[in-house]
Amino acid sequence: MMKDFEPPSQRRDSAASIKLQSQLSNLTYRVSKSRSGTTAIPADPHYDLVFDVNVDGIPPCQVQLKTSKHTRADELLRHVLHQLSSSGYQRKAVDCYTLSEVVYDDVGQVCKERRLTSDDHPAQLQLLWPKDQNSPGSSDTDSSIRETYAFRICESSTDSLDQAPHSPWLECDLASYFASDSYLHKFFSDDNTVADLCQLPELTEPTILADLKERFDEGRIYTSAGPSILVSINPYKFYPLYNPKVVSLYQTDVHPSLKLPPHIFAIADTAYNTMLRYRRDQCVVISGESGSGKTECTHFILHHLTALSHKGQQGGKVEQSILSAAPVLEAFGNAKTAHNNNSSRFGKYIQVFYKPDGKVCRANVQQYLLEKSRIVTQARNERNYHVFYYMLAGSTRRRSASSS
Ligand SMILES: Nc1ncnc2c1ncn2[C@@H]1O[C@H](COP(=O)(O)OP(=O)(O)OP(=O)(O)O)[C@@H](O)[C@H]1O
Repeated sequence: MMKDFEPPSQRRDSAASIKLQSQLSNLTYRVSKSRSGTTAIPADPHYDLVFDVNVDGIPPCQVQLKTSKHTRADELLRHVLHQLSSSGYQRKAVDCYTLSEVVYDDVGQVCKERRLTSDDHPAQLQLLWPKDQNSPGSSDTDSSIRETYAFRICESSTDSLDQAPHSPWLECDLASYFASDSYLHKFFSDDNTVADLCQLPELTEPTILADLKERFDEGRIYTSAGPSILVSINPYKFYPLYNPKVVSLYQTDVHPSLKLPPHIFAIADTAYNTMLRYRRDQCVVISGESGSGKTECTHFILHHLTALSHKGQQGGKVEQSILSAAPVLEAFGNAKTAHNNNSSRFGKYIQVFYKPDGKVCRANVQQYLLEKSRIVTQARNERNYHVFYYMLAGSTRRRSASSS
């Protein structure tokens, strides 16, 4: 495997060094190995990647290695595992591990996660990360969100929460299941607020707003209004509400009797299952003012629809393509405005098509009403479409790489 990883011309001189930095004990290990052929540095190793490793048997640590832009995720996973086993770790088969691109919030919780497929190129993905990870997406200081992007390697068995729904005790004590996470524990516990506005004893604007506020103050950003309407309030900070554990819970075909709090995943789940049951098209309309969270909601819905489609298995190419299309579309149609650093300046009509067995087969995106005037003029403190800045960033990087 590693022979493919490195051309013979480079193999002879290569010496790989990894740094396992224990995040818990703050100890740093260095392991060097030369000429073995198995710990080779890849060709064109211009890119430094750091992998957070969270596996049984060793403390959480980081493995750092130089790699090429064209090295695939599966090759890198093997390489990191090899480095770990060189330092005494008893590794399992490579299928027992997952390599993901994750986003940590300001308290170190994973707030977004995407499992990489073998066709992904981590070095290229890293180029898309915000440059200054302490103030992502922009140089603004008004954003309260602090995100850190990283690659993470976990054991599938411990990290994959696809196992979780089948635990028999899960259904009887959901809050205890999340005991280790104070936010999720609270989210899945009972409280005094009303989760469905239709159940309010008195239905007036003040009572609705009071209930929404009380729930929001407790981190419950979703409230339903009947079975098919969801009110979502943008928290402008990430809650760990979208991780695989939660994805796996909001699947009614797996847990038909589970009573779950309102969530954007529940909307996707209802649409999916109603489509399958009645064989009729379903539609989700997302509306709100600029910056209210429509784009994020769209991502969460698409993410959940594809998760439902592949039922806990590794997503296929179609699912990956659907999810990967968003950053490209946003590059050409989103821009920083006074209200939103990633404001969609066009309307989107997204259609996801399914086969009779419930698997996604294709998707179609129609755009309308693109704000074309932004290309030539922007209001004060606003920007042009992201793509222009990406191109400039890319050209700068190439020049500095060649000059070094
Ligand atoms: N559920 C959420 N949790 C945490 N942060 C969120 C959530 N939804 C939105 N945000 C934050 O709010 C910002 C604005 O959200 P988003 O871009 O989805 O708004 P929008 O309604 O699509 O705006 P526009 O109409 O301008 O395109 C996001 O970049 C994100 O930082």
